[in-house]
Amino acid sequence: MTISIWRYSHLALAVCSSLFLIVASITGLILSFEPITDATRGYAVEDLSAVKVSRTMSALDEQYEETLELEVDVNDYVLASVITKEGESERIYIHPITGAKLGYPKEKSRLFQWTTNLHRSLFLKGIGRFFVGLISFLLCLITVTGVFLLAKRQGGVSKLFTKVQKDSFEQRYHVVISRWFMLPVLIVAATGVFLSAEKFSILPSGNVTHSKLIIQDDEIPERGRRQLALFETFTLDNVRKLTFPFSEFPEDYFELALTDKELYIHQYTGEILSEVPYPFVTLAARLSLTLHTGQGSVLWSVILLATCVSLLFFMYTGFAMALKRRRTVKATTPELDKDKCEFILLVGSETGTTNYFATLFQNALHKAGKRVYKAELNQFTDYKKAAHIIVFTATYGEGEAPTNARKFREKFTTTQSDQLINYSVVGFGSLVYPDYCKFATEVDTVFRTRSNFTETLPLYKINNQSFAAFTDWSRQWCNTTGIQLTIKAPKETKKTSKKKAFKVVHRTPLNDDNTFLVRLRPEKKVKFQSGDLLSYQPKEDGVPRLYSIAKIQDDILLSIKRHEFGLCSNHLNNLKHDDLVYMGIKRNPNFHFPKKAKEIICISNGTGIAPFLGIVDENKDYIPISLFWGGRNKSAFTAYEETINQYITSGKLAEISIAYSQADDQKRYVQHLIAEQKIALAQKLKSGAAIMICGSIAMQNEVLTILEEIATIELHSSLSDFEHREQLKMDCY
Ligand SMILES: Cc1cc2nc3c(=O)[nH]c(=O)nc-3n(C[C@H](O)[C@H](O)[C@H](O)COP(=O)(O)O)c2cc1C
Repeated sequence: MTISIWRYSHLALAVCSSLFLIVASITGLILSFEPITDATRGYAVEDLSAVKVSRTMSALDEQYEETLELEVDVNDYVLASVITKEGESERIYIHPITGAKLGYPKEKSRLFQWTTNLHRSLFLKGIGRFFVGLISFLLCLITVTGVFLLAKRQGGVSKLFTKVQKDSFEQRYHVVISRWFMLPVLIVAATGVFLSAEKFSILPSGNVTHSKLIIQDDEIPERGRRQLALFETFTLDNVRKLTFPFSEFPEDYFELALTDKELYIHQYTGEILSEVPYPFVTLAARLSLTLHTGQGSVLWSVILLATCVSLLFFMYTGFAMALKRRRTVKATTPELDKDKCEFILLVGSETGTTNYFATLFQNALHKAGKRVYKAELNQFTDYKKAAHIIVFTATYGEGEAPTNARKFREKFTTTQSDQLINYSVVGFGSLVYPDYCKFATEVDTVFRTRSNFTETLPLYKINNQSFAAFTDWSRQWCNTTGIQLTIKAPKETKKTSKKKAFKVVHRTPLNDDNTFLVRLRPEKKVKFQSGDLLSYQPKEDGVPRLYSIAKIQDDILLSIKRHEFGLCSNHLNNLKHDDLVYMGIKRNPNFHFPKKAKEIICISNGTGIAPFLGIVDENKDYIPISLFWGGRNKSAFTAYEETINQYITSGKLAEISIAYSQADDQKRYVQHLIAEQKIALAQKLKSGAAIMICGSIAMQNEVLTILEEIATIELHSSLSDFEHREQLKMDCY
């Protein structure tokens, strides 16, 4: 079954049951406090597995005139119905060894009574109970479809708990939290169904029937005392209820309800007159009630409470995702006549993000005065005036097409046209999956089969919806076609801490390659790590720029490239010693020091070296760190040289390999260094090394291509395996 069918079923079921589920979750959340308050009343004074029933019975005989009933509740509180020496009839909590009165059972509070009624039957009695049962059943189905979606997303059941692909907050945490709560939700739902089915007598009867008893009078001992020897064989933890004989006549007997069976016991001889085990339905109903309500276990009640909160969270995030998807996918509606447009954008998108990027490109083309037609890949046909076709497509399942691109190959084969068209394919995928951008690769191959199609740019793959990679591709496309476009950056949504004051304590002069280092000292204590991001927002345009941080002895070290018209880089370049700047810090936990790694390989170019200076500085355990760096020429390295030499001398940095792209004696890039060390890198990866990449997207893509080769050819695995094992960390721009 395709992923979209699972997704639609999951959503449709959630929509149908949402209102009821909201009520059930909120009331469930309130009710989960009931067992917690009950369990904290403190009447469980003894370990009941060490208290024989006979002992409690003797204690009761001494303390009270008569005992009618003894009960052990889910909280291990012992309750007795007694007649006191003063002739009062009481139902009390007792000490199981002394028989002393501990307190009186409390009536269920009005709030819990009211909430229970709403939770069980929505105040609609039988019909309400039926609906609640039905909703519980739907919740079971929602959970099952959810587990399928989760398994598909993570690349199989065995990978359920591996790394989650980077995504929006709603999508990411819907996945992350569902992994922990799928089992509790399924338990709550299934037990809800069971309890409803039991109420409607759909299940076989759970009543216990004893055969008729014939008790002979001559069994009364002369002393006329009750025989308690048998009760020495039972401890209180196995007892649910003991009903004392109604009278002293031998035809009245003890009724002992244990956890698994019910016994009738002769009150004088101690003989077991009848023994009936509880049927499975009774035991299952009891377990269902315990699991559904959390009675008797504070820990489980807390889990149930969290489960109710998680259900509300799933509803919020699920609907937020569905709405977002509707908004973004709907945008594929064609605006113009397909046969009048020169630019055709074709989209393969399941959850809308690829379409969002395509729309950004469409808007930029519109702004540049071009006629653009955007459609789904499934709608591929001939386009009379087309000069450029640009495909933006995601990959799903195991390297399959998104639903709106499944028919593309067939449509392409049946559409005949000799028109000369330039094409370009942009693949959106994630390195978490073994078949990284596989469908985009297939689309690219399909275009290659026709001689009238000419490639504008080679297939471009974008990992994790990286906007930086998308702008890099757009820049390349604009350079090749000569069409100048301005792509509007999306608003930064990720959280940045409040702006803090930093003082400039050091800065290097501007280097030949227009780069410089600034060292900033926080005015007040600020928490950050190397690899986090510093956000600087110039007043002029209010658009924050992010810089990767090196943490050096509680200071922040930034490496900045000054761009001629760059607002931010020029502001920072104008900073002088002791100046104050106000900046925010954004946590970037995916790019922190990989503590579990046996070895670290840092690959960078240009100012991308910055976080690695901090990471090496943090290397207190002297883990072997190899640094690869690519720069323009020797003078570009001068700003870092002294620090790097110190690290090598101290042993914090094992080695550095440098490639210069514009030196007289060599014209090499950092990817060339990586290619030369394929075998050594393969060995290092195999023995648990982590690779970190920071720098330009173009460099990242080149390095990834080589790493993919290393993974497949040398190690017979895939990059996704390294992603899952957190051996690959990237922060490129
Ligand atoms: C269930 C699932 C399966 C995926 N399978 C792959 C895959 O095999 N290869 C890949 O590169 N990306 C895969 N991805 C990642 C998506 O292609 C990527 O997140 C893409 O940006 C989603 O675009 P969309 O929002 O337009 O659908 C998968 C994502 C999900 C949720």
